Amino acid sequence: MLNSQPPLLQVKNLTKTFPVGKDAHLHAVDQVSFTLQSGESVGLVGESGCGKSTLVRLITRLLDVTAGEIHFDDAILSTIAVRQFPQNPYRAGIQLVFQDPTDSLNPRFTAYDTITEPIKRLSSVQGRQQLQARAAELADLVGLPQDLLSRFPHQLSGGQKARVGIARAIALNPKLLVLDEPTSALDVSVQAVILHLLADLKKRLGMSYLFVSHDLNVVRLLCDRVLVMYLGKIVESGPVEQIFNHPRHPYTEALISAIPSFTAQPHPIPLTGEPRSPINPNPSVCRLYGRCPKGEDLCHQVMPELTELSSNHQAACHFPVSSDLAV
Ligand SMILES: Nc1ncnc2c1ncn2[C@@H]1O[C@H](COP(=O)(O)OP(=O)(O)OP(=O)(O)O)[C@@H](O)[C@H]1O
Repeated sequence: MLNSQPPLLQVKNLTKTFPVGKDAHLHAVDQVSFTLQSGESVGLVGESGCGKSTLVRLITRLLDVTAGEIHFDDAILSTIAVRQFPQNPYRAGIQLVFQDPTDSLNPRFTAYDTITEPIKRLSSVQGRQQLQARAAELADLVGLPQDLLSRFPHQLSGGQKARVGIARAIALNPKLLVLDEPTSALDVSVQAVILHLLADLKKRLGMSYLFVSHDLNVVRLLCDRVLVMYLGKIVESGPVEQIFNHPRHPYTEALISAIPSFTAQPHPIPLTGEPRSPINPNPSVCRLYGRCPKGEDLCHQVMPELTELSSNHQAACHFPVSSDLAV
């Protein structure tokens, strides 16, 4: 049914070269074509240096294209100059969550300033009261306690900074969220919490994701389809389970065989199902993670982050779980 609709994003023969030395060019992105449907999550995987970040920067218009086209919604983005894109109305529809939440936040901006900056620039929500109400709503959505909105980045934990970055990205209700290895700079315990948050947000807000990662297991958890990139080209694409169980390209096989103790079983902490309700009455015990049958170590690692964010813990316990794990 999804495929009967025009794609939300269509990339056609997209190419980016960088000059390297005299008369030589590196093809960082080489004739890449793919589509992404509305509501779909597509994973982009590949080894370091294969061109993932360059492709992301082209699609989010942080980098001018050498050749090819980027269609988004009913617009052709590739013809819009990079310096003009921040003021373009389509800028609101496509947002980026950066790799490192520390690097991507302005150290002189409070969490409130960061979250409201795109709203002030690109939406009709203006005026102090309206902005405060929207910032509070966004903080709740990403599980950031509202009393942290007045803090600067150096006063926030890694997980809290990641939440601020995500709140900024969803502030304008984008149709497409591009996530460039959004958890790779975080501790493994916080990674799990943020991945669950992203899965929950996608379900609640109906956004599409282009999710870049070198971690195939993460892509498997969050995505419907996978694009495998190698030396600037998409060498294989398809539904997640097909790619994992029947890889055709030797590079895809190599990527899968490199996953430590990979099995074709579903992940022990499913990311689907109905949100938990009501709120966990006992904030000292995360019952979701406590009941995870195979994630005992992970569960205990996640606890400090959850207890640190006491009101946040309640939001955390709304993470979707499958009925067999619900308590
Ligand atoms: N501004 C630039 N000038 C020259 N070469 C560049 C530039 N940006 C990227 N490259 C080169 O383009 C290729 C692709 O880089 P890119 O950062 O897109 O890879 P990646 O897959 O995102 O890697 P990683 O996973 O390590 O972030 C690399 O060989 C890189 O050195």
